[in-house]
Amino acid sequence: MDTPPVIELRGITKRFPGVVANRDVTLAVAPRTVHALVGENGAGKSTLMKILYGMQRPDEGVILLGGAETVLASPAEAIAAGIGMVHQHFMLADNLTVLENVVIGAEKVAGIGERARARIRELGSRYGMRLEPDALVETLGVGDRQRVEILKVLYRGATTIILDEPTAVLVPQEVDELFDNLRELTREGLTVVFISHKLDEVRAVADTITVMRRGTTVSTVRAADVTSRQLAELMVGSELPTAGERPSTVTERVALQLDGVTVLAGGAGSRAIVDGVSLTVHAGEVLGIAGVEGNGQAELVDAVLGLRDSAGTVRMVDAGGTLHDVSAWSTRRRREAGLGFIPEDRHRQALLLEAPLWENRMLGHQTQAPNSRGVLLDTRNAKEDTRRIVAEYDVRTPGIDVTASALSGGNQQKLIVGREMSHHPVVLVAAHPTRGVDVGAQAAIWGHVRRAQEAGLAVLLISADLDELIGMSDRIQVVLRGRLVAEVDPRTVTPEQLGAAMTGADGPSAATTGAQP
Ligand SMILES: Nc1ncnc2c1ncn2[C@@H]1O[C@H](COP(=O)(O)OP(=O)(O)OP(=O)(O)O)[C@@H](O)[C@H]1O
Repeated sequence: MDTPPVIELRGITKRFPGVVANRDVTLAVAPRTVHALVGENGAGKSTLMKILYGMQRPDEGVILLGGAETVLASPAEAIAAGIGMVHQHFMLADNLTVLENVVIGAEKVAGIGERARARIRELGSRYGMRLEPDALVETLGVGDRQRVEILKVLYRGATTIILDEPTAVLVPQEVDELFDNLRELTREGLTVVFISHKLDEVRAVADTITVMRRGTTVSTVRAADVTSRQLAELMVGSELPTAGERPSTVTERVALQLDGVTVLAGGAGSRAIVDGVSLTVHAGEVLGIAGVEGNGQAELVDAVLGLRDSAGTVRMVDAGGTLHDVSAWSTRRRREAGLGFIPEDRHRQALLLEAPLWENRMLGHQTQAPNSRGVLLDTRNAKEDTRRIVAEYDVRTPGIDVTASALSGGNQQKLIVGREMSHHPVVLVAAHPTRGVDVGAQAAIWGHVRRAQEAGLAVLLISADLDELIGMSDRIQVVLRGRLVAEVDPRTVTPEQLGAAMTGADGPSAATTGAQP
């Protein structure tokens, strides 16, 4: 008889007010495998993983670990049972070392000194994740930081590791390295469960794939037996339309122009995080900015929005077609003139998590129709418009009175995109606009942006998803250490070439045409 699954879920049901997040879920994870979980936004993946990690209790059903029925009432109990979780948002202290980050909270494993250091080295070499225990986390790149998170989990004795969208923040080379690490873990006897929206990647690394739809597991397949398209169709439960070529909508009219924009780190004589950036986005154009996270993208976005002090000039067109120097304008004035904004950190910059959806619909646009009439808020109209956005952007929710915190991550994102697009921006600054969004919703969001582009919308697109950058952009510029260092043609560049340009690995390649002045 075969060894029992390391994890088996039987008949798991989890209800929230108005929603059944998990319905009679059955799942069996074989030991020493990489098992992927895919599904549309709101399909119930995160909820299921939270149940497995003891963060949430199921209303019905049982969990069996190694064949034995087990109750996981808290993450501590899950960890004790050998289950670890690596969250999408890293939870590391930048100003501490790798060692300190790993041992905090697990001092009893091997103290905080030499024994701990030796154990970290030992784990690192066994699983092919060499990290210098005394390196400061702030000096590490994204891929290494993720390895610290994985090491943290291994250090606590995990034999099954759950990863929530681990590749969302990685460039292709880092993705390959992560996948090597994951395979090494299974070779060494561990089991990996991971959630992802990137179906090509899922097929590349997983042994087994389980598809969730509307709260339940609808099918489990061997990765070698399916195409990405078949997976996507299993996710949505119907056939997908094929995407066609699109004609260019780029015009000659300047919509956004940056001239020598510089942002300093802070303090006298400090270094420039954004270093003399000049760029132009035309009406109808998407300018993509490619770069490894932390190369000044966030600060550049802040400068365009007027959210932090910057030198240089920002010019922006208004709805009437006049170009203004907006450098001295407040964020609100820029927004009212037609600047749309999809921020990188949706929880901090785009949502009031504990407020209902309709209030979130007004956020950032309180002074504009349909949210206000004269100086008064018009909540009736705002609510009605929220219902329209929910329908048009397929936000899966029981209603507009639930709080934003009750939506799945992807559905929160759809609401934000819907809100920003509803104000018919003339310039849209979009940072990772489809992060955490499933393939179907991603296509829908791109469709909305494209239609607006046809009407003249200019987009400054920052994205870590290279397929998205290449698919959406009319031009792509590469940012490295705060400077634009190369321009590539999205029609010819491959994700691998773009990834290499982003890390400055190989200088301008055949695909790059050099930085534009
Ligand atoms: N704390 C909560 N309160 C109320 N409803 C919730 C809560 N957490 C999740 N839900 C609901 O449960 C359903 C499943 O959400 P879940 O986050 O598990 O989906 P998901 O598949 O992980 O989605 P995504 O791909 O967007 O992250 C959604 O309808 C969501 O709105």
